[in-house]
Amino acid sequence: MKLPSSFPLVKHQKLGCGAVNERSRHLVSTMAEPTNTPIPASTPVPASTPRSSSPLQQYSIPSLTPNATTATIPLWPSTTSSPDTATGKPQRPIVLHIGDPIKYNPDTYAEFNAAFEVIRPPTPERERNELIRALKEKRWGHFSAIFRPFWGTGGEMGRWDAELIELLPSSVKVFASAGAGFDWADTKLLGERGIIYCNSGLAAAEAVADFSVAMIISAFRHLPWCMNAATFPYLTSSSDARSTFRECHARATAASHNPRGHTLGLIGFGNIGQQIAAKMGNPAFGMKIAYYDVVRKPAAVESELRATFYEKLEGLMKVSDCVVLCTPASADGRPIITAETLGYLRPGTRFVNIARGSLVDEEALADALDSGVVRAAALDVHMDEPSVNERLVRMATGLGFDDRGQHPGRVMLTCHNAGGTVETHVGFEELSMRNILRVLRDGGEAVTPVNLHWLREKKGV
Ligand SMILES: O=CC(=O)O
Repeated sequence: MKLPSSFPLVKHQKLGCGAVNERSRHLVSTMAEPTNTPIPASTPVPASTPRSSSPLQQYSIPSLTPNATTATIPLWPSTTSSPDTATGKPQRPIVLHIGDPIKYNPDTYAEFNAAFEVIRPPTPERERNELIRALKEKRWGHFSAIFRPFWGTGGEMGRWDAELIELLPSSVKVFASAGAGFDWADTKLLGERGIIYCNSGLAAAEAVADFSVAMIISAFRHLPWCMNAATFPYLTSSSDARSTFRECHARATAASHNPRGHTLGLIGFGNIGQQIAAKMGNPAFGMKIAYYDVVRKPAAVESELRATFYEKLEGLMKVSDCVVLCTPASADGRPIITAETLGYLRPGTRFVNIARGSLVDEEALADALDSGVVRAAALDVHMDEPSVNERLVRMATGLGFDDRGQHPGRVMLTCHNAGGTVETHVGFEELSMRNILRVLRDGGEAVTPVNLHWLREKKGV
């Protein structure tokens, strides 16, 4: 089996403006676990699978077996040598670059620019209507790739659905984008049209896993309660800051636990799930690791991470003390955390979502928090971003005990920040360029494709 060789994912060369404007991140396509696995429409819970071994080694998770779906992709011939009929000069494939210019990886960009003719339409041409007009007019000719290196820009046209995809010229072979999540593009339809979609989840995995650690600890130690009690009284004159502080200091102890010895139930065990397991298991936090995924991981991965596989979501939820959602959005957009699946939990379980808001029925979660089935939750992603569920906000921000005796601050809410670090963005750029270079220039395998099964299915391979 041929594997992609390793690539230099993170280079810390910073050009120009540097820090990424997190608030401007595009909220249509959001962070989720990268996967190479098809999510059949009939499958209730999406899967995630490990990537090929080499890029993951930099994250110190060795012994991951290559994912079968990354091997033996139907290769596209390198197109760099075909001569221009008018000039006789070698013609470089055209890459449509949507979004901001490259900031962090000048060397790779020089290589990229030498291999391709890069066209970067200005923002107005990326707005949906104008983009449709441009595609109909074939304004950018027979381009071969779409390249979106950043998450905060390049999403102006909204979702890449049939309306846009059907206008793409047949010359397009690869679409490489920033972002772990790929619900902003119909990757099935792209695959059926012979276009490989590559995400950049690998570049975000460490940041998301780190953030998840904070959220898991928050759920065990009730950080929102501790933080709100120390600060909120100073924002209003309605409460006595000293007594709020004292009450939290005295009472949070009885509600707080060390994660050690508790079972962490990971829904999705791809790059992010595995990194969370590595960070929260032994020897660091000492949690027992359990996971559910549509595709069971190789024995070497399970043994290295001391992870126990559950074949059914129900089984995993029943044994977990803290459930973490780290799986891509369902292909059909349906939630997997519902009143029914929350019903599998033992009372007092914690819940963390760093994947996609669409995976959670937030009203059902609020009910479960009300009843105490869920003791604490931490949500980085939300159903209706940038809005946040008001019941959950009340649970996150209250200072008093409720009429069921539940303490305040049982929910931590953040603004889809888990993957948002400079290092992630450095990796997004690099990985997107590497994917296109690999496929178009080298005639090789994409590094992080997510839809090869649909290409194969269409080709009957
Ligand atoms: O939301 C961000 C991502 O999917 O990487």
